[in-house]
Amino acid sequence: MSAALVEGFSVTHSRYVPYAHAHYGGNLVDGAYSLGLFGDVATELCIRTDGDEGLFAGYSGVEFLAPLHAGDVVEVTATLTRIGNRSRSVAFEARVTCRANPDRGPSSADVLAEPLVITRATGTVVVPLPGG
Ligand SMILES: C[C@H](N)CC(=O)SCCNC(=O)CCNC(=O)[C@H](O)C(C)(C)COP(=O)(O)OP(=O)(O)OC[C@H]1O[C@@H](n2cnc3c(N)ncnc32)[C@H](O)[C@@H]1OP(=O)(O)O
Repeated sequence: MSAALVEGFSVTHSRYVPYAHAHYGGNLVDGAYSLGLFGDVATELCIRTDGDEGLFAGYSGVEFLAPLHAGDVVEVTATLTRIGNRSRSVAFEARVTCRANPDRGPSSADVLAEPLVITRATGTVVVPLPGG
C-alpha cells in the first residue's frame, strides 16, 4: 500500500492562466476552467495514492467564491478526505496567488499579499482494486 494513501494527503499544482482562456467580459475565465484543474490535480493525487490515474465519479458540491481572470496565477490543491474500498473523497480548493496590475503597465502583475480563494469543491474519484 502506498504511504500516500492516508486522509489529509494533498497535492498542489500552480499555473499561469493564459489570456487565450478569457471567455467573458473583463477577461473573466469560465468556471469550468477550475474544474479542469481539479481533474488534473486529482489525477496526480490518484497516481500517488493508488498508482493509477483514477476516474472522476462526480462532484457533491462546487462553490465559485470569486472570479478567476486571465493573467492570474492560480494554485489548486486536492486533499484526500475519505478512503473507501475503490472510492476516494477529495476536497478541492483553488486560490489566486498573483494577478495582473495594468495600472502599472501592460505586463505588470503583483503577488497577492494573501491568496484569494476562488473555488471550493468536494468530489469522488474511483480507482481500480490492486492488481486490476
Ligand atoms: C481523476 C481523473 N483522472 C480525471 C477525470 O476527470 S476522468 C474524466 C471524467 N470521468 C469519467 O469519465 C468517468 C466515467 N465514469 C465511470 O467510468 C464509472 O462511473 C466509474 C468508474 C466512476 C464508477 O463505475 P464503477 O467502477 O462501475 O462503480 P461501482 O463499482 O458502482 O462503485 C465503485 C466505487 O465508486 C463509488 N461510486 C460510484 N459512482 C459514484 C458516484 N457517482 N459518486 C460517488 N461515488 C461513486 C461506489 O460507491 C464505490 O465505492 P467503494 O468502492 O465502496 O468505496
